[in-house]
Amino acid sequence: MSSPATYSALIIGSGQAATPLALAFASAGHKTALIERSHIGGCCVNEGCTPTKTLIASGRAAYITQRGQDYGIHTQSSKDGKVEVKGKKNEIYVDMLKVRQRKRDIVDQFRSGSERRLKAAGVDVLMGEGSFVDSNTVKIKMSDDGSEMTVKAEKIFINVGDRPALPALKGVQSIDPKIVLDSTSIQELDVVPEHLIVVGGGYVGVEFAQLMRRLGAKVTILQRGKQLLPREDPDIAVALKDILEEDGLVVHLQTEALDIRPSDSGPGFMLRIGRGDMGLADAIPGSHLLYAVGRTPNTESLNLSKAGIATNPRGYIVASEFLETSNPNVFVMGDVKGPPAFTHVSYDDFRILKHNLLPSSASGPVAKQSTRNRLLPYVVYTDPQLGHIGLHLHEALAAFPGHKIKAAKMPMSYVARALETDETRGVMKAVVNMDTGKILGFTCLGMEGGEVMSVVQMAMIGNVGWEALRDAVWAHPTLSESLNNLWGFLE
Ligand SMILES: Cc1cc2nc3c(=O)[nH]c(=O)nc-3n(C[C@H](O)[C@H](O)[C@H](O)COP(=O)(O)OP(=O)(O)OC[C@H]3O[C@@H](n4cnc5c(N)ncnc54)[C@H](O)[C@@H]3O)c2cc1C
Ligand SMILES: NC(=O)c1ccc[n+]([C@@H]2O[C@H](COP(=O)([O-])OP(=O)(O)OC[C@H]3O[C@@H](n4cnc5c(N)ncnc54)[C@H](O)[C@@H]3O)[C@@H](O)[C@H]2O)c1
Repeated sequence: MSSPATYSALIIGSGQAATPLALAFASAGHKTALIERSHIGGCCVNEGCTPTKTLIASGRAAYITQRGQDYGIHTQSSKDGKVEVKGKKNEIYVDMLKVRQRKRDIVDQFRSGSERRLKAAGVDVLMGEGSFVDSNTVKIKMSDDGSEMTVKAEKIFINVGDRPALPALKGVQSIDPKIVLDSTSIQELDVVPEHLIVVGGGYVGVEFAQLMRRLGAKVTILQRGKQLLPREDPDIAVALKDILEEDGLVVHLQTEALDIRPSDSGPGFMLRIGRGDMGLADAIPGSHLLYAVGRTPNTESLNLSKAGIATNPRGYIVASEFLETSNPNVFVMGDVKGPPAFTHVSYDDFRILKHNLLPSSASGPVAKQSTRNRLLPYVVYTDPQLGHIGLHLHEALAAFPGHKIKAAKMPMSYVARALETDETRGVMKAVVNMDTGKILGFTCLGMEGGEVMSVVQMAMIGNVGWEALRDAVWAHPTLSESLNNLWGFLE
């Protein structure tokens, strides 16, 4: 039997750090391989960010078309002999096959781009499921024919991500599996659900709930906690809930799905829900159920114990601030080391490892970089978006006891650009340490909230205080010019 191939760098899982890291090792002259069991590009490209934001663009097109009359624009069918009435909706027809095909095409484009780059760089792409045999040996069950091969490596990087968590729901076995969905399968629907019930009011829940509502579904969100998006300050979560309710979604807080049974009258189901706050149980009919209750790490098939790699009680790999595992030859990147689970976190993990393990010869001795004190933004792609950077008010108050912490909150209806565009829903909120002048955090639930947040993020990166933003000359009428006036609301 021939001895296993030996690599300098072996990456398991084609997550968001994997492709750039493989390219970096290969272009530095290291023999490099990447193992992937499903598809190149991982969750973000195939079933996460890329497809969802593509679908959400269709949802936005539906929304704006419906709102056309607010801007004096009619569809031919709504125009016939009628006067323009603000708030009256244009009729729309949604072609789900086209919506889905547009999503599939963009995913294919992104995925094939990654595949091409890996091939061109000479990375060995091994399509199959990897699992550890010992501390530096990995067995691969090949996806095409189920055969096995074994490879060895000096350094191994784990970037296997996570997958939708599926909570136990009594009675679910009696329901047609085609109408019990997760964040992946919902994207392959070829019809708009009649009544989608979303279990979970986090990122996945709110994004899909609003999307499906815009495409024409009746939508109900069941959220176990006291608010949507539990990490947000309560006032921001309430503002988002108000927006979703204005769009016609039904939101039940402190509510859990108890059990499910097939409908007595045709397709669909009856879901019994329990309301924590009132101790009440109720049953609601639905056509489709979406689980959006968090993620489960893809660690159980990796045989991590064979390589001496420790996990925490939830199955996530324990990582040091330098992304080391308990095996000195093995490093970890992305969601599989635990939240926060974002593409930009995974990509930054790549940056740190490249810096620490592949220093450029010109830079001399390198100070190791770490994950400590990373300034991490995120954007929830509801419409309007919710962009956030730094600390929330409740976190700032806890982090700086004895300091004068203030918050400035301004409705988007005070922003000229938002008024001109008739997109005034939402609010922006900054958290400031008045003792130092530093901006500690910023949230924009508003039109292009992610882009406005990024402007403040830039200020925070550069250590630019709130007064400098107040006194800057911003172009009129940009959304960012609101950073002149926001600070007048500090209290
Ligand atoms: C619906 C949805 C929307 C999202 N939207 C956003 C967004 O807008 N912005 C954002 O920043 N983040 C978003 N995320 C989160 C983002 O997708 C992840 O944080 C990101 O993909 C980082 O993942 P990763 O690098 O850890 O690996 P992943 O992208 O999860 O990739 C891991 C890969 O490893 C493979 N794998 C697993 N086990 C093995 C094994 N044993 N052998 C070989 N291969 C294996 C998997 O098949 C997969 O391809 C979204 C997530 C979801 C579910
Ligand atoms: N725009 C983005 O950046 C984006 C979009 C989608 C997903 N993501 C990433 O993917 C991760 C996973 O998203 P997610 O929404 O699945 O998880 P999440 O952890 O963000 O939210 C899950 C929500 O479900 C609730 N919940 C849990 N069990 C429940 C139950 N039995 N009944 C009712 N509610 C229940 C929780 O209280 C929580 O609010 C996110 O945390 C995020 O990191 C990011």
